[in-house]
Amino acid sequence: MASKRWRMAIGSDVAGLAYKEMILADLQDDDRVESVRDLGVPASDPESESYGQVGIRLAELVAAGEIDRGVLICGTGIGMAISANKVPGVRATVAHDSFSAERSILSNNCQVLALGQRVIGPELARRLVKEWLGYEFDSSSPSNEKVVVITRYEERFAS
Ligand SMILES: O=C[C@H](O)[C@H](O)COP(=O)(O)O
Repeated sequence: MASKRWRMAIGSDVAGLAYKEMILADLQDDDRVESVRDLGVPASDPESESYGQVGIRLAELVAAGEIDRGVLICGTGIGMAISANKVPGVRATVAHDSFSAERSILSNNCQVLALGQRVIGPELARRLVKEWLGYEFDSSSPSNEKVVVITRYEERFAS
Protein backbone atom coordinates (compact mmCIF):
# COMPACT_ATOMS: atom_id res chain seq x y z
CA MET A 1 0.00 0.00 0.00
CA ALA A 2 2.45 2.62 -1.19
CA SER A 3 0.41 5.39 -2.77
CA LYS A 4 -2.67 5.82 -0.61
CA ARG A 5 -2.61 8.76 1.75
CA TRP A 6 -4.90 8.26 4.73
CA ARG A 7 -7.12 10.95 6.19
CA MET A 8 -6.86 10.28 9.88
CA ALA A 9 -7.78 11.35 13.38
CA ILE A 10 -6.42 10.43 16.78
CA GLY A 11 -7.87 10.80 20.23
CA SER A 12 -7.36 9.72 23.82
CA ASP A 13 -8.60 10.13 27.33
CA VAL A 14 -6.30 11.23 30.13
CA ALA A 15 -4.93 7.69 30.50
CA GLY A 16 -3.80 7.65 26.87
CA LEU A 17 -2.65 11.21 26.48
CA ALA A 18 1.11 10.60 26.41
CA TYR A 19 0.82 7.97 23.67
CA LYS A 20 -1.64 10.13 21.77
CA GLU A 21 0.87 12.97 21.60
CA MET A 22 3.66 10.59 20.58
CA ILE A 23 1.68 8.80 17.86
CA LEU A 24 0.23 12.08 16.59
CA ALA A 25 3.80 13.23 15.93
CA ASP A 26 4.53 9.96 14.12
CA LEU A 27 1.46 10.34 11.93
CA GLN A 28 2.35 13.93 11.08
CA ASP A 29 5.71 12.64 9.82
CA ASP A 30 4.31 9.66 7.91
CA ASP A 31 4.16 10.07 4.12
CA ARG A 32 1.18 7.72 3.97
CA VAL A 33 -0.91 10.13 6.03
CA GLU A 34 -2.65 12.91 4.12
CA SER A 35 -4.06 14.61 7.20
CA VAL A 36 -4.43 13.91 10.89
CA ARG A 37 -6.87 15.59 13.25
CA ASP A 38 -6.24 15.75 16.98
CA LEU A 39 -9.60 15.16 18.68
CA GLY A 40 -8.30 15.57 22.21
CA VAL A 41 -8.17 15.33 25.05
CA PRO A 42 -5.99 18.43 25.22
CA ALA A 43 -2.89 18.36 27.40
CA SER A 44 -4.08 21.65 28.85
CA ASP A 45 -7.28 20.04 30.17
CA PRO A 46 -6.84 16.26 30.09
CA GLU A 47 -9.80 15.49 32.34
CA SER A 48 -12.22 17.44 30.17
CA GLU A 49 -13.69 14.37 28.50
CA SER A 50 -13.82 10.64 29.07
CA TYR A 51 -13.07 7.92 26.55
CA GLY A 52 -16.70 7.64 25.46
CA GLN A 53 -16.92 11.21 24.27
CA VAL A 54 -13.66 11.12 22.34
CA GLY A 55 -14.21 7.64 20.91
CA ILE A 56 -17.68 8.43 19.63
CA ARG A 57 -16.54 11.75 18.17
CA LEU A 58 -13.80 10.05 16.17
CA ALA A 59 -16.08 7.22 15.04
CA GLU A 60 -18.69 9.70 13.83
CA LEU A 61 -16.05 11.21 11.54
CA VAL A 62 -15.38 7.75 10.13
CA ALA A 63 -19.08 7.09 9.63
CA ALA A 64 -19.51 10.46 7.92
CA GLY A 65 -16.67 9.67 5.51
CA GLU A 66 -14.61 12.61 6.73
CA ILE A 67 -11.70 10.40 7.74
CA ASP A 68 -10.53 6.97 6.60
CA ARG A 69 -9.02 5.70 9.83
CA GLY A 70 -8.56 6.57 13.46
CA VAL A 71 -6.38 5.71 16.42
CA LEU A 72 -7.86 5.83 19.93
CA ILE A 73 -5.91 5.43 23.14
CA CYS A 74 -7.09 4.98 26.70
CA GLY A 75 -5.82 2.92 29.62
CA THR A 76 -6.58 -0.43 28.00
CA GLY A 77 -8.08 0.52 24.63
CA ILE A 78 -11.24 -1.32 25.65
CA GLY A 79 -13.42 1.66 26.49
CA MET A 80 -12.40 3.38 23.29
CA ALA A 81 -13.20 0.32 21.19
CA ILE A 82 -16.58 -0.14 22.85
CA SER A 83 -17.43 3.53 22.31
CA ALA A 84 -16.38 3.65 18.68
CA ASN A 85 -18.24 0.43 17.88
CA LYS A 86 -21.51 2.03 19.00
CA VAL A 87 -21.43 4.22 15.90
CA PRO A 88 -23.10 2.40 12.99
CA GLY A 89 -20.71 1.49 10.21
CA VAL A 90 -17.64 1.66 12.40
CA ARG A 91 -15.49 -1.34 13.22
CA ALA A 92 -12.99 -0.75 16.01
CA THR A 93 -10.75 -3.13 17.89
CA VAL A 94 -8.03 -3.30 20.46
CA ALA A 95 -4.94 -4.93 18.95
CA HIS A 96 -1.78 -5.25 20.99
CA ASP A 97 0.10 -7.65 18.76
CA SER A 98 1.27 -7.47 15.19
CA PHE A 99 -0.86 -10.31 13.86
CA SER A 100 -4.08 -8.92 15.32
CA ALA A 101 -3.31 -5.46 13.95
CA GLU A 102 -2.83 -7.00 10.50
CA ARG A 103 -5.97 -9.12 10.67
CA SER A 104 -8.06 -6.22 11.96
CA ILE A 105 -7.66 -4.80 8.48
CA LEU A 106 -7.32 -7.86 6.23
CA SER A 107 -10.05 -9.91 7.93
CA ASN A 108 -12.30 -7.33 9.54
CA ASN A 109 -11.83 -4.07 7.62
CA CYS A 110 -11.59 -2.13 10.88
CA GLN A 111 -11.25 1.60 10.49
CA VAL A 112 -10.26 2.20 14.10
CA LEU A 113 -7.34 0.86 16.12
CA ALA A 114 -7.58 1.20 19.89
CA LEU A 115 -4.52 0.90 22.11
CA GLY A 116 -3.95 0.76 25.85
CA GLN A 117 -1.25 2.96 27.29
CA ARG A 118 -1.37 0.97 30.52
CA VAL A 119 -0.96 -2.33 28.67
CA ILE A 120 1.83 -2.02 26.09
CA GLY A 121 5.06 -0.03 25.89
CA PRO A 122 5.44 3.05 23.75
CA GLU A 123 7.65 1.53 21.07
CA LEU A 124 5.27 -1.37 20.50
CA ALA A 125 2.35 1.07 20.26
CA ARG A 126 4.20 3.14 17.66
CA ARG A 127 5.21 0.06 15.68
CA LEU A 128 1.69 -1.34 15.64
CA VAL A 129 0.30 1.90 14.22
CA LYS A 130 3.03 2.01 11.56
CA GLU A 131 2.35 -1.58 10.53
CA TRP A 132 -1.43 -1.12 10.62
CA LEU A 133 -1.21 1.80 8.19
CA GLY A 134 0.47 -0.48 5.66
CA TYR A 135 -2.53 -2.79 5.30
CA GLU A 136 -5.59 -2.27 3.16
CA PHE A 137 -8.72 -4.38 3.07
CA ASP A 138 -9.38 -6.28 -0.15
CA SER A 139 -13.10 -6.16 -0.81
CA SER A 140 -12.73 -8.98 -3.35
CA SER A 141 -11.28 -11.30 -0.70
CA PRO A 142 -13.29 -14.10 0.98
CA SER A 143 -13.26 -12.01 4.16
CA ASN A 144 -15.58 -9.45 2.62
CA GLU A 145 -18.73 -11.53 2.83
CA LYS A 146 -18.08 -12.05 6.55
CA VAL A 147 -17.83 -8.33 7.16
CA VAL A 148 -20.96 -7.79 5.09
CA VAL A 149 -22.93 -9.90 7.58
CA ILE A 150 -22.25 -7.22 10.21
CA THR A 151 -23.04 -4.38 7.83
CA ARG A 152 -26.36 -5.96 6.86
CA TYR A 153 -27.30 -6.36 10.51
CA GLU A 154 -26.58 -2.68 11.17
CA GLU A 155 -28.63 -1.67 8.16
CA ARG A 156 -31.73 -3.20 9.75
CA PHE A 157 -31.58 -0.42 12.34
CA ALA A 158 -30.74 2.46 10.02
CA SER A 159 -33.38 5.20 10.11
O1 LIG B 1 -11.42 1.47 28.98
C1 LIG B 1 -11.21 2.39 29.79
C2 LIG B 1 -9.92 3.02 29.90
O2 LIG B 1 -8.91 2.12 30.20
C3 LIG B 1 -9.85 4.27 30.75
O3 LIG B 1 -8.71 4.95 30.30
C4 LIG B 1 -9.70 4.09 32.23
O4 LIG B 1 -10.92 3.88 32.79
P1 LIG B 1 -11.11 3.80 34.37
O5 LIG B 1 -10.53 5.09 34.95
O6 LIG B 1 -12.59 3.69 34.57
O7 LIG B 1 -10.37 2.59 34.84
